[in-house]
Amino acid sequence: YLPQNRKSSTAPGPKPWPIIGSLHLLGQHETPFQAFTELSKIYGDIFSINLGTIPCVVVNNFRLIKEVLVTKGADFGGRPDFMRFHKLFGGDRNNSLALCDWSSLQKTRRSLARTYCSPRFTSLQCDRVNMVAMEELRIFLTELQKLPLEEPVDLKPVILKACANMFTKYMCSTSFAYDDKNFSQVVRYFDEIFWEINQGYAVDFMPWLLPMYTGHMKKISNWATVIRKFILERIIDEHKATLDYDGIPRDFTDALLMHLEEDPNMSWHHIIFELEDFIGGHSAIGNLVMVTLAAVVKYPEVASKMQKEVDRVTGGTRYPTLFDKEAMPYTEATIWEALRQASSPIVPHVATVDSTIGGFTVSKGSVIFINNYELNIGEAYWDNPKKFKPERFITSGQTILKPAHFIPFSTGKRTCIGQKLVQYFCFVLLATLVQNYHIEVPEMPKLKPGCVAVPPDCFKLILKSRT
Ligand code: HEM
Repeated sequence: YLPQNRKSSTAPGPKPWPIIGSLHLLGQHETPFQAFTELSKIYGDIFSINLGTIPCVVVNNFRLIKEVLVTKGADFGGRPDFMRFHKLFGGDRNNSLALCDWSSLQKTRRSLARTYCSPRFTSLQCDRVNMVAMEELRIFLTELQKLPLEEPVDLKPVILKACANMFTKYMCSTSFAYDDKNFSQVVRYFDEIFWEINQGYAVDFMPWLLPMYTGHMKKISNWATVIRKFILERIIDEHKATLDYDGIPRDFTDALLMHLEEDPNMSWHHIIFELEDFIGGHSAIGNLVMVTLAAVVKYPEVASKMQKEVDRVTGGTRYPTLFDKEAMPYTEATIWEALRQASSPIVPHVATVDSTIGGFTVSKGSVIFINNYELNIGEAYWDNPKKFKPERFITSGQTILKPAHFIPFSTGKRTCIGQKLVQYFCFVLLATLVQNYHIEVPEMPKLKPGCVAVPPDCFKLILKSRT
């Protein structure tokens, strides 16, 4: 490979094989990110790699990652052109907020979403998040009472429905019964999509394999079609009938519909997809709750500390609210620690112009992988990184402190828009669960490394009442 002093050339990397490039190297580990870390030991913190025929660059340290996401964010704002992404979003991945290339439309969509999807802790919207969550959690607890105690139960669908209802209540002022068949199906399909999006496939890099994936692609399209029909019929149509275009928007759906009237660049199509994208965010939260519960059952001392904290703050006389978050740093830190260990990948970026990273040339169209696995799990960044230790995020016994290199929601112009909702809803859900139940497992769950998703059919949990 090229020596480090040839800075104006492309970054060094493994010699690609014909057709598959270096894809075979990624298959040697549980996650491609572990393979990236191993390759960085040979080729350095930035290296080039061909996957299929697609030129890619992998950046492995925080300084280079910041250069891609922040300093040169404008050069690297694109997304890969994977066929699966098109299939999920009505044939065009630019319909999706997370998988589209950067554009002025994306800027508008992000700013429309900001008020509702990134509410500040002291804002009126945040009060609404709390109200919605409190209301839904009462229903959630009633649903849990229908499940048998002290035997393995499938908790994920119930948690996902609670999350889905919090989202639809908050964003669309509507919610659904847990036994509504269409709602249950849509929640399941959203979860299937979340799992799907978190997987990597050879066909992403070798589109000529597509004929072998025909059935899979059809299945993906069908999930998306069923979801779209539900959102149109059960949410938007009912909403439109009661919308006062001269009034103050009641929620995110109103704001989107009103914006459609004012902005000639926004189409009906854009509105539906934007709403669908954000409602779909509930799956990420439900999955993160499951990932955190997997840690809670594995480390009983963590569960017991969370329970002590919620009992102290609520005095055992009321349910926890979002505004208890500041007084419950251990519970919040447990969520951060679960996120760190899960190490959810950052969606790959794409160079939209010829540029450089760390002095190396990166040509337009190159896919940039951000190796955040190293940032989350690397010995260079954490003391005893394999240990599940929420305390690492708590300073002076009560304040949350996250190191700058910890960026589970990424950073820069394409940073996650839903991160506040994740923190708020996840906190109240977990605090309520541990307040009311001891949670155990029939068998220790094994989670996929480098992934915040658990499969739609996943590990069962055992609930034991605390009262
Ligand atoms: C476990 C929870 C979640 C995690 C770990 C997470 C993480 C991320 C990451 C790493 C990105 C990529 C940023 C980049 O490419 O630089 C992202 C993008 C995004 N996230 Fe999240 N996210 C979560 C939940 C949510 C939720 C609940 C929503 C919606 C309410 C949401 C909406 C978005 C959107 C719209 C983008 C695309 C932003 C853009 O490309 O301009 N996320 N998220």
